[in-house]
Amino acid sequence: MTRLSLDELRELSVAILRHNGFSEPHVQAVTDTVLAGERDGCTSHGVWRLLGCIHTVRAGKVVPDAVPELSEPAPALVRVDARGGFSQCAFDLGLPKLVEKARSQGLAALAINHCVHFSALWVEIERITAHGLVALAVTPAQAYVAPAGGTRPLFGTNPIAFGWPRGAGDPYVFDFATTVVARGEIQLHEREGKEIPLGWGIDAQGNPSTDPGAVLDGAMLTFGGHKGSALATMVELIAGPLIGDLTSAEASVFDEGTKSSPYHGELLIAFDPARFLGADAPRHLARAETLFESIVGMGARLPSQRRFAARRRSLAEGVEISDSLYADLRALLE
Ligand SMILES: NC(=O)C1=CN([C@@H]2O[C@H](COP(=O)(O)OP(=O)(O)OC[C@H]3O[C@@H](n4cnc5c(N)ncnc54)[C@H](OP(=O)(O)O)[C@@H]3O)[C@@H](O)[C@H]2O)C=CC1
Ligand SMILES: O=C(O)C1=NCCCC1
Repeated sequence: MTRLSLDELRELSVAILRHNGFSEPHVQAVTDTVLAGERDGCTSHGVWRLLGCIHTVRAGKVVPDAVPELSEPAPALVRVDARGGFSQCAFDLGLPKLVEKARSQGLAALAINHCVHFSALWVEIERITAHGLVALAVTPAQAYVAPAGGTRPLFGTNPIAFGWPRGAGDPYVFDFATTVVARGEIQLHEREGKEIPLGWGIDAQGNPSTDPGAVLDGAMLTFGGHKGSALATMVELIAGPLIGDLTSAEASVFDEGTKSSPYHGELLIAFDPARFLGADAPRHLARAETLFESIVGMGARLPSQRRFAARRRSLAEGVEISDSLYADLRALLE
């Protein structure tokens, strides 16, 4: 294993992205998200993803210097056209306007269109909750997942992320794929030559498999059977046709078999508790705290607690990445 401080890892990511033709705003925005993933022990969306970023630019499936464009189609709607670039820069552009509109309207939505998306959604959710707003985010991917009862891939891994601000404390955040695990987790198992548990997916013949490569070439499975399948469908609809963007199946057609990061849209919604509640806000937000305390009080944990603990450790001690990943990342500088 190779131990690196977060500053050293940032330097490496910045060098890789600059060397491969990304403009400075993309270099910084992409680095922020992959570094956050690694820092928080969310390795499926950590620095390993830089390999996919560079593969995607070399395949001609992302515009490395795209300049996103913002418009305001309605009082509570912000749209950012990423113009074929990575989603992170588009989010950076849209966030201030989303916050402003949520504050003035009570709730507001940010539609990001025509972006290449590979990041964990909690990174964006936390940037919204930091403004005291409640947040929701969804995005499709490519056709990797069979609907419940089906055997062929149709849906993306379609994550749903939610955040609730808690004053000066860590926000309440959950963020999960609508599959049993994120695809990145299966890809990491494949990289490390490890089997996956039964239940994560099926091979191309529709049989349950523990071979990560066979499942990646076959179909992943939704969590909770028909329930995850319906949630995945909702994500396809509200972050696809509703915002005038691609479904996961359409994103796969766009990919042309290059196995690049997916190109599609994303939908984020922000709610302002102060607008919903007015002077009663402190009383009702205190009731939310009672709910969180009740969960923790019976020995359960809140989602993101593991992640926040990992963050505190990494900030103090840095992170460890495998020697083979370190070598593969350094090779991107050649
Ligand atoms: N851009 C894209 O297209 C996609 C991105 N992703 C990203 O992949 C990441 C990982 O997804 P996935 O593999 O489904 O996530 P996980 O199953 O690892 O975690 C899901 C959530 O559940 C929480 N959690 C886990 N165990 C417990 C527990 N025992 N009690 C309470 N909460 C718990 C986690 O918190 P904690 O982290 O603290 O453990 C996390 O918030 C997400 O960040 C997602 O955004 C996924 C699919 C597609
Ligand atoms: O891990 C996943 O699932 C995905 N992550 C980013 C891109 C598409 C799917």
